[in-house]
Amino acid sequence: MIEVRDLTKAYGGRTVVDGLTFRVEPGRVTGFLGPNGSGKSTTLRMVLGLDRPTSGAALVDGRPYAALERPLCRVGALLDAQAPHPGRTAAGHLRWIAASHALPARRVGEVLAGVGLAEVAGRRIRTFSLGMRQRLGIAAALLGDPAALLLDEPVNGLDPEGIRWIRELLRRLAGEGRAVLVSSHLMAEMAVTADRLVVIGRGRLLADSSTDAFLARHGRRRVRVRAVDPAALAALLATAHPDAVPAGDGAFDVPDADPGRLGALAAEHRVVLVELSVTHDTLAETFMRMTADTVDYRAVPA
Ligand SMILES: Nc1ncnc2c1ncn2[C@@H]1O[C@H](COP(=O)(O)OP(=O)(O)OP(=O)(O)O)[C@@H](O)[C@H]1O
Repeated sequence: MIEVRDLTKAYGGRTVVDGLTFRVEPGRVTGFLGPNGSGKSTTLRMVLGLDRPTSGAALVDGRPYAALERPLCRVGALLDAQAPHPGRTAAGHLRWIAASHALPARRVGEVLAGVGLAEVAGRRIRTFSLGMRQRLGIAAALLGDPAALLLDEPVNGLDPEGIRWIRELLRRLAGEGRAVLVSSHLMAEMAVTADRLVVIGRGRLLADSSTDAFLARHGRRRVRVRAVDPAALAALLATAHPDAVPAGDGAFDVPDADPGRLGALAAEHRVVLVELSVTHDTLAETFMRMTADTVDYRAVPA
């Protein structure tokens, strides 16, 4: 299991990870979300012993990474798919990692087959597309058959088939009882892949809960209404629900309304409805609203 406790990192007096505490539980896919520059990669690097915490702890199975024997057999990671030497072959790259941990050479063939790269095992990495490099990085993470996996943006550069493959792979790895932490900016993908979410903004924890609880707690519910006579509906909502928002084509979205009451109100005023439906914020909408105050890099219209 992976655990960070009051984890803090400052670079030159600027705190980029600020008192983070969370766990990555076995048997679950935990999505690690935050705007650009919020400290996700720095956190992952500290878990992997690549950066030293200013204070607090990042632990794998209760110990710092540097204190683990054969760490690749405890935690596998994909941080940067571009890291492998481009002049090496896929199999050569993995053989080198396997040798560092006295892993049997047959593991190389097994993991390459598992990520769909068996046919290109002998090809140089410089000829690989980004998607193939991502698959190779995942193969390297799986080499030591670890109980925990940390994947930083693993779907970056993958086509829809590759994205679906990652989703199923992560679900399968969690189903085998592994602890899986995955960062991604693809919210629609996270919504269907992650059981739990850890959300950070400017290095601080904003949420740590199941995906369903996160959406129920932070997502908004809206009732969409549309009438035969849009002007009559607009007049009714102007007095009864001034927070209603036009949703195009004569429809309105009424935040946090009760559909039954809204239908009754329309009937009372003889406004004939042709639509009355409940919609919920998507994970992307909920995430953007929640992190709006913590976004460091925002484009301004030209
Ligand atoms: N070695 C370093 N020296 C100084 N500042 C750094 C260093 N590494 C990261 N930072 C800063 O720390 C902050 C957090 O960066 P980090 O890469 O962890 O964010 P992130 O959440 O992974 O972002 P993204 O989603 O863009 O990948 C950024 O402001 C970054 O500039």
